[in-house]
Amino acid sequence: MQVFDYEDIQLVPNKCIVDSRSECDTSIKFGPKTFKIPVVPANMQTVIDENLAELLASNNYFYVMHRFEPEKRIEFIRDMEEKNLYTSISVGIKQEEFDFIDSLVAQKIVPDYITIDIAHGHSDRVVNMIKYIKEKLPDSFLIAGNVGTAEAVRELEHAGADATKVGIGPGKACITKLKTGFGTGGWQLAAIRLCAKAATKPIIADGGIRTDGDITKSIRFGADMVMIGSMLAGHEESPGSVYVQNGKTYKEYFGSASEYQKGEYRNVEGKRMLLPAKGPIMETLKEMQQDLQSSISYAGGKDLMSLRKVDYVIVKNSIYNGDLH
Ligand SMILES: NC(=O)C1=CN([C@@H]2O[C@H](COP(=O)(O)OP(=O)(O)OC[C@H]3O[C@@H](n4cnc5c(N)ncnc54)[C@H](OP(=O)(O)O)[C@@H]3O)[C@@H](O)[C@H]2O)C=CC1
Ligand SMILES: Nc1nc2c(ncn2[C@@H]2O[C@H](COP(=O)(O)O)[C@@H](O)[C@H]2O)c(=O)[nH]1
Repeated sequence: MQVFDYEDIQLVPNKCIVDSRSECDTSIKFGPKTFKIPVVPANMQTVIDENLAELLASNNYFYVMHRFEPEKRIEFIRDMEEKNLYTSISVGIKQEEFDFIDSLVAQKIVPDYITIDIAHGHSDRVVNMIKYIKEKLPDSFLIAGNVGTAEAVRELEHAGADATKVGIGPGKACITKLKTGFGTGGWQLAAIRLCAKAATKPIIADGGIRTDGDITKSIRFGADMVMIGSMLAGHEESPGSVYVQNGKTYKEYFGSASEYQKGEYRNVEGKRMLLPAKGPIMETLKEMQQDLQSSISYAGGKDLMSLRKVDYVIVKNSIYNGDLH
């Protein structure tokens, strides 16, 4: 198997066929809806909250609400529905989550999107939850993860998942590789390729995105959607405490398996960090869209799927020849 990561790859340009980058279409149909760009903020407590979810949904961006305040989920869905906005929530796999699915059914609530959010998604417990949700809420678009192998993608799809989420340990706040020796950290892009080749349904590339060009590379290697944590955290609208150190403002970003999230030091696989405070998230998303439009023009196409056809070369450590800062 060829092993590489984002910084090892460069895409080879094709002849441009547009007069302006504004002609390039970055939209993506994912599940029942079409979104402006193939990017979704990570379903982490320092990345997304109810207000940001509303902002994203009302501006045609995909979002996945996190699952760390489980008691607020039904109220959240009702609020979004009242505003005629689509609904997208996360669940776990413990017994109380099966009860939560039952309570949705009892109240006739059908979320548009449900994401099963588990560190090691290739397990019978996840398969059972997929089957349960598909039986009880067949009209919800069901995303399951996280996984890092072709076998896992096939098994979750076979159980009924409508999309799978790929990435074990490449995240910025992640320490899974260090704590366990496992994961796709260091070869996430190759793992996306491996999983996409096995997939018959959409996949989400999750974790390890450090530049806008990495979004393009994820699409090239088979992702339909790209989940981003650290690059979309730390904005004005981002949840997370603000800190001022030596006159500079920072916002916290912590892993969902960190002791800050868990409230205890048990099976910790995530850390906390302070990110320099950024401006409005809409500016960052707009820049991502413009960079994707440029990418499409370099690909010699007019839409996102033209990225899939471009050649690539493996250039070890190329980031040092083109770093942004
Ligand atoms: N994408 C990634 O690389 C990673 C993401 N995360 C994020 O951290 C959050 C917490 O995840 P998670 O711990 O799965 O959620 P939960 O705390 O809900 O745990 C899931 C359930 O699976 C059991 N389990 C058994 N083996 C494992 C295993 N190897 N990894 C995880 N659970 C296992 C757990 O039991 P018990 O706790 O008793 O073992 C628990 O009952 C999620 O948001 C997840 O996405 C965490 C690590 C990696
Ligand atoms: N191993 C861990 N992975 C985690 C944890 N919390 C979140 N995550 C994953 O990271 C991505 C975001 O990655 P980034 O590189 O864009 O910052 C997120 O979507 C999760 O899949 C954790 O505690 N441990």
